Amino acid sequence: MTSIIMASESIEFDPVLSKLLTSLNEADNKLSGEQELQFLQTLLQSKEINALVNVHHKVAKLGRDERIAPILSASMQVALEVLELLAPRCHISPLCRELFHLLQKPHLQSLMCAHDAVAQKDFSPHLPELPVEMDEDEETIKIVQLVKSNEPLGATIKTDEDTGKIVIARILVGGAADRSGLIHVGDEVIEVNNVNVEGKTPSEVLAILQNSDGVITFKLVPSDSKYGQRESKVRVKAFFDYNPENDPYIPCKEAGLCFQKGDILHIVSQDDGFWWQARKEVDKTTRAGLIPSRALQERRIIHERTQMAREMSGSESKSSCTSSICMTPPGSPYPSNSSCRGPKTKKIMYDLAENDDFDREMIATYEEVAKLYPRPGIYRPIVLIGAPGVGRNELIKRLIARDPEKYRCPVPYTTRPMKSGEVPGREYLFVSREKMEADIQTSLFIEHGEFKGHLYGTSADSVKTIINAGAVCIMNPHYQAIKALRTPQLKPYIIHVKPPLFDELKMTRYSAKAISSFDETSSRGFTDDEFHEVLRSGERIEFLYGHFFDETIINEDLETAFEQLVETVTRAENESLWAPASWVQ
Ligand SMILES: Nc1ncnc2c1ncn2[C@@H]1O[C@H](COP(=O)(O)OP(=O)(O)OP(=O)(O)O)[C@@H](O)[C@H]1O
Repeated sequence: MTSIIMASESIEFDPVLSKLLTSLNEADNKLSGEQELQFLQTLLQSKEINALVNVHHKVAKLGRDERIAPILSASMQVALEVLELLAPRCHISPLCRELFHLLQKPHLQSLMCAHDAVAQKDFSPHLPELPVEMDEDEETIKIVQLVKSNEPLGATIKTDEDTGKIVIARILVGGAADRSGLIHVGDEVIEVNNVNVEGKTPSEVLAILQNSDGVITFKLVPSDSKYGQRESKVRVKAFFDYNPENDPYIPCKEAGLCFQKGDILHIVSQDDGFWWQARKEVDKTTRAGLIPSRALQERRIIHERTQMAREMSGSESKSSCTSSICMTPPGSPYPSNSSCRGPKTKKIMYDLAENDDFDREMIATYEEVAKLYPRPGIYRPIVLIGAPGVGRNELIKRLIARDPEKYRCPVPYTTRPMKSGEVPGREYLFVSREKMEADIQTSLFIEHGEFKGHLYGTSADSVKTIINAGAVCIMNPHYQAIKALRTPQLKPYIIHVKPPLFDELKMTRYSAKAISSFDETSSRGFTDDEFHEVLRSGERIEFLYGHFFDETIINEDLETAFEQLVETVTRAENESLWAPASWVQ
């Protein structure tokens, strides 16, 4: 039957496949599983399998020919390095730009990956090891010798719950034990330096290790699980600070990795559901350390919040708190319309409440990130976030004055009547409430809000127009707009403009005769209360949204802050930078 099918389709079948099919037919009567047999026959007769086998043979044959040895087997890695180098140099010549574009093409990248797989001979099937027949009583024992140095071993031990024996709990990637390649998770420890550890606790075993000098000899029973540790490629941005010294639950404080909010971490292993292993991206050479997994950190945050809510529930019923937020109209590099008159006055631009902060609902732990390469001529929008009065408008005004063609702000829409002296399309685009409400419904606005009965908002189109014109779109929305703006379509680069400490804030603003942006009716300086208000909002913004910032600029000395802004904006235009992984696909 097999030969008939093969002849009718006139395919030249691989001889080994044909042989397999014939032996299957011969074995037909002796085999029981009818379905499995049919499945195997269909599979072996398929054109696809035959074609794959032929390709495999050809590649394997060519691989044996020494005349066509690959020049390199990591072309994709080289391409990525070239992309990194080219990114800031695209403006040098059209050739640089073209190469930069070409190397990002998915087809070319797939071709290079295929090339590398062939060059590394990564095409042979990997079959599981055949189990070696072994006498049940005969256990393989391995003796491992490591030289003790100042570097920690990079492994932790525990008592196995079922057997009560001491086993290797985890191996830290890149540590001494990992590099030796001789100790694995699950290995049972029988002896350390000829001392039998049976019945001992992990702390007692650790004491033996700590008291030994020079060569340490382990007698181990290898674990059954044969899985080797493979470094994952996942990178995350940390949304919280972590110090293992202050963590009472970490299995081993010395094995922990200390990091700060905003650090990029390379997660090398997620094998343990509670404790991941990670390295700081900037610190490639060191061994990995333990950090709480996403699941563990989420649980901790939920637990903390529940505790806090419980503690507060008593006091909240006694006092009610009304708070307010000061907000500039969208895209307001223009003179502020804020009506803040002092801490006791209600000073809302968009009528928002502090409890609109979405982060109360969000559990911020880690965000997966990837490198986002700049696209010449298409710039990421720059979003300045900061406390009202901190000086965002001043910085934006200076940036636009430096190059008005390149840096542009979208003109906001409003339903309020035009004031005398205003020009439609300059300060605002004036529209009717009905039209604006309809446009909000159809998601034409990327950001909007209401103030004193009038709507204000920034349309997606106005931002797109600036981007498509090859200019850099600069925005300074209210901080609560971060979530709406942080989308894969916009890919904003978010800069936090932070106030300095009170004394510096007061001194710099006084000496520059700064005009308070809290009072639109007079041109007076800031009061102490207003400075405190700037600091309070700044702290709040940092606490709630700090993990979203790509950069922070402290606006103390104006010249210095402006220089920093120019540097940062230039970097965002030219360099490959970490961004949410979902923006990169
Ligand atoms: N570093 C600085 N040193 C001295 N004065 C400054 C500095 N930064 C800003 N100013 C001044 O402070 C005042 C308020 O700044 P600006 O209007 O830019 O604040 P803003 O954050 O945009 O406020 P708002 O959002 O409320 O409009 C302006 O007079 C500005 O020139």
